[in-house]
Amino acid sequence: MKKIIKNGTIVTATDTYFGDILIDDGIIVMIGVDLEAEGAEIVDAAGCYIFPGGIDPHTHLDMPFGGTVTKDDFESGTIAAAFGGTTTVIDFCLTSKGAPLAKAVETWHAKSRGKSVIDYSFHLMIAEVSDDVLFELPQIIEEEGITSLKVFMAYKNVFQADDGTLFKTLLLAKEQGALVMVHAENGDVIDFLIAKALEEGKIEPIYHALTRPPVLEGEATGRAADLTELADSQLYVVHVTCAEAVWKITEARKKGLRVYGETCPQYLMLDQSYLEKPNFEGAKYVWSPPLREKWNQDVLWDALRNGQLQTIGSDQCSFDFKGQKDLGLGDFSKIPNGGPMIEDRFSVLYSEGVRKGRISLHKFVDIVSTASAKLFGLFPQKGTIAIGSDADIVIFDPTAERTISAETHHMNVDYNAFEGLEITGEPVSVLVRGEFVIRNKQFVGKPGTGQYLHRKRFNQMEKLPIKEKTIGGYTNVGL
Ligand SMILES: NC(=O)NCCC(=O)O
Ligand SMILES: [Zn+2]
Ligand SMILES: [Zn+2]
Repeated sequence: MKKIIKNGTIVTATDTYFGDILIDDGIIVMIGVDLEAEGAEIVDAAGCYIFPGGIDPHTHLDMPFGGTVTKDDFESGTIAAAFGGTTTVIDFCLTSKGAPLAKAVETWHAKSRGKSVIDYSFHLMIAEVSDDVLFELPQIIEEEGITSLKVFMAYKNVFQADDGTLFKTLLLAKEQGALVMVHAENGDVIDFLIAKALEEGKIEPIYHALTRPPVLEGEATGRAADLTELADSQLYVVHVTCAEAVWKITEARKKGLRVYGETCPQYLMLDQSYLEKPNFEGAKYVWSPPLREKWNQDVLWDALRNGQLQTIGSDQCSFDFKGQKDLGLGDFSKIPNGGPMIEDRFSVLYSEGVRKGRISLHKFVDIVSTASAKLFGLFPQKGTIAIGSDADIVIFDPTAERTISAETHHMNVDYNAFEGLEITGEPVSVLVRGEFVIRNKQFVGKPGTGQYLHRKRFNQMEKLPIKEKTIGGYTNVGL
């Protein structure tokens, strides 16, 4: 069914203009003024911005972690994402040493199949680089279109890989055209500091932050960047929280290295003092790396504005306060790490970023959508509003006001880290490949309609052959 979105202001990472968008068969087939098409449904977007759908490059849905499993799965998590203006998520597929990669990927397909209401893809964790991995990985990259590999430099005895593994992954990624992602913290030293704190009877949530000081994030970030230089490869640092890490990324980028960074709304908005909330409420704010002293927030906003950090991920990893976070009562190291953020990522960035003059409207679109599409091999199918792109569209009312609350959010979790935050700007309707998933703030999607996305290899976008494609009678050149 054709649709024409009329009367809205189209905003991409580079342009703002008035125009109609004609959608046919899930694709944007024409952009212009006063468009008409027989039988097309007219969607009125008067007073609204029309943004490309958000791309969340960092989620953990239905993930076992810290002796429990995240509350949001691919159904509740992607419904919440859609309410928040996100139309694509890239989730982390966990692996373990000695187990076939293909089995891990199949486990993640089983978790998401029939459930997701928006499009999705996977990053693949690399726990070791064994002969089996060397044999299997090129096949997975080719067949599954998984072109980003995740190495954890922390979580000792759980996910942590050694420097040799990181270096070999960087070499493999260079050869295969993949992007290596790191959780950059010095896990060995953190492990020592945690044991020491517990020995000294320091058990409250605040010690989560105090045993993971920023210098250990900066150190690991710098180490990963140095290994990237040696391997002549490419690196993406997830959830950057502090000045020490931003400085290392900036230094690497000044050398011309292909080093990129992501931060998250929680690090831009919340600070270490939240971990000191009474009645164990600090546990709600336990992320790794931890929330930092407030002054780091300005450094992160500056880095986004200046392009030293490129993307915003939610790091969605939701655990209930009651029954999950409280596993850490009496021992902060047992508090499951992570929080709910998939729904609020987009609107909080608009409200706190654009409305408060910290970032431009174009920078907003770039960091919540376009840059991730480019880095993770989805552009221009996703991440922009252009002829030939998927019609993943957010009709956004920039004046709508609301207060964030667990009472009204759609995530399957009993608290919201932004409880009580008043924000301006909200998605009204959200379309994925031309179909409404959210219509007038109501969910109208269907679990299982989200499609798995095979992604292009890193930096291969410009090498794509120019194809001529005919869609519903409209010919587009350049996809
Ligand atoms: N960030 C966090 O605390 N939990 C999710 C796992 C990770 O990204 O490290
Ligand atoms: Zn992490
Ligand atoms: Zn994460």
